[in-house]
Amino acid sequence: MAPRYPSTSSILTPFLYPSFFFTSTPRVTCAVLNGSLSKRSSSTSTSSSRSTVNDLPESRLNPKPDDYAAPNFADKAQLTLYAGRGGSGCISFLREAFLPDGPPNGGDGGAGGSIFIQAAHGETSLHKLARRRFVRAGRGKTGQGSSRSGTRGEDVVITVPVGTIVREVERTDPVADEELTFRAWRALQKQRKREERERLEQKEETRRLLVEDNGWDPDTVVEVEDSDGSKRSRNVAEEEEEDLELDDPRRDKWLLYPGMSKTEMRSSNFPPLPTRTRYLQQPPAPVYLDLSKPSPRPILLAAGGVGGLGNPHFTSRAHPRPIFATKGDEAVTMTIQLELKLLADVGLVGLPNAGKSTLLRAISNSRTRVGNWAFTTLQPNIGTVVLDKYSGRPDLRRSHPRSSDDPDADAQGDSRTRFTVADIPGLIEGAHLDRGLGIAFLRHVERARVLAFVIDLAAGNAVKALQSLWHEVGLYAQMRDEEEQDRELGSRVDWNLDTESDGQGSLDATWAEPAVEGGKSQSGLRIAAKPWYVVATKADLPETQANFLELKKYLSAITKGETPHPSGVDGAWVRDCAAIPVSAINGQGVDRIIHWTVGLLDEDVLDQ
Ligand SMILES: Nc1nc2c(ncn2[C@@H]2O[C@H](COP(=O)(O)OP(=O)(O)OP(=O)(O)O)[C@@H](O)[C@H]2O)c(=O)[nH]1
Ligand SMILES: [Mg+2]
Repeated sequence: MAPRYPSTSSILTPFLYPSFFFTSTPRVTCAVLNGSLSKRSSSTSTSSSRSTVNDLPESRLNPKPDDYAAPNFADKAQLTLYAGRGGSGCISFLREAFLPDGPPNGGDGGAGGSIFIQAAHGETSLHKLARRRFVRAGRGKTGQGSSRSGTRGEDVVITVPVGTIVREVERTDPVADEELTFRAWRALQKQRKREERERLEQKEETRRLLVEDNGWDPDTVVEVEDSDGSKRSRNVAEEEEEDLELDDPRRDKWLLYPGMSKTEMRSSNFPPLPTRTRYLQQPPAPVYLDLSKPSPRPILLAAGGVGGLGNPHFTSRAHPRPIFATKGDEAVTMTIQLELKLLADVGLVGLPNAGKSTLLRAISNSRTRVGNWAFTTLQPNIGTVVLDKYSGRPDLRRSHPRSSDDPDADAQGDSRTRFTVADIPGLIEGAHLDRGLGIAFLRHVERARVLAFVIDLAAGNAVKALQSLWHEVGLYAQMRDEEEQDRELGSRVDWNLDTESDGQGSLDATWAEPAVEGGKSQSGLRIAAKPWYVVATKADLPETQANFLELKKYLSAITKGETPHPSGVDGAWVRDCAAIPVSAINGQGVDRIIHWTVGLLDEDVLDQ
């Protein structure tokens, strides 16, 4: 009988369970970017005594496949926020010895808790929020007798990493909906009253004419034929008595004394409902926040409901002993999407297996995973390059102090002591169309101040690899620009809900003229305008020199303006396109990367 399940080796992928695979050394062949890069299979098979995936001795830069630290990371999360509803007011009367029917003393309900968001340094990932999915603020407590108000619901502050974008997806605001229903009802009431008045005037006129002309009073019983053909008597004047009263939609905002029947409730005569305003103004929809700096104070997302009023508020001559209070307001429910764009100084962009993670290990203390297969890195890693031992670099900060928001800025505005590097999963052709792991992580490149293209010199033509990478990054940038434009267009819609003036709701959406962008060549500048350089890695491998020289020639032609920028975007950064040969696995040449990066970052500071 055929086995019910496929064998283990076909189920388990090497990057999940490397220890299963590296004893027999299977090699993954992955054609990427026009086939320019195929997995370099090591011809010498790894012996069982060897723990690394190549012939080189094990070291920090050539670690065992399972020697890595995998911090939890999520760069996307969707949350549903439930602000707290307000507590209801209380119906109560003072009762004391010899005072059985004291004055009303019901307390007000407490306001519901609100939900805020704040970007703070120290947070690096959204994984905790991604797991949480729901955020609920506390409900306001109900008021109590002896004029004791209910306590406020607890507020919630969502803390997110700096670089998070917040987008509102959906919102339910019962108070706003109620207000709309009430306005519509009032408009309908007004319209009916106007029609009724006109009808009565017309009728009066007809009656006057009839009495004058024929002496016939229409206030007599007449035979009328119903729609089913049956005849019945009907007083003409009876039409006037038709009940025009429609049920006030806000009637159920009232809370009645326990024990009151529904009929009593229907017949009760309530005073006009007082207008309540939220203590915190609910931000208009749709919320869009780009928290690229730490927020000095929490930003409101969903406001809690207002608490109800206790019965003393309704004491009047008509209601000396009010047996009603108001319910607390329902609160906003909102679904938001969080997207984290890491704010690293340098973004490493490269094909899978190019050596990005090894480079990050070589220049920082990172323990990111390294392996000789594509997509070893499945999540972005941030490494910090400490420049403590760095000397002889011009101190640009003193003359150009950076903003106090900059986390890197030292207290006294001293020179830079560190910078951060983001290692993202490898890009393949069509990454911008969500092939491979690309698009999910290309957004981290978007915010890096400098881009370092990591190119494996031993994996075919380096110029072609660089062009393909720029092509993907360029297409992604273009796509993001289009998205941005669409979003901007959407936010310009002005829903003119003016029902107050004429009693008619007009739902006219007006769009402002779309901003005319500077054509295709301008789009994509958000990435192409960044300073960049190429890290030509694996230079220790044989026959890589020719490839490097060709790459160098190509880059100097770009700098001189003889060849267009590989992204094809006009105005792209071409000031000094450099290629730095390194052997990350041996830690050779990596110092130059640090020097070059710091130079570009400082130049960037001067430019700003
Ligand atoms: N000979 C040599 N091998 C290197 C060098 N840098 C990296 N490697 C090897 O190349 C392979 C891939 O390295 P990684 O750092 O995991 O590559 P990556 O670009 O992070 O790969 P993904 O995360 O899959 O995109 C590993 O086997 C490394 O040991 C180098 O400078 N010289
Ligand atoms: Mg990697």
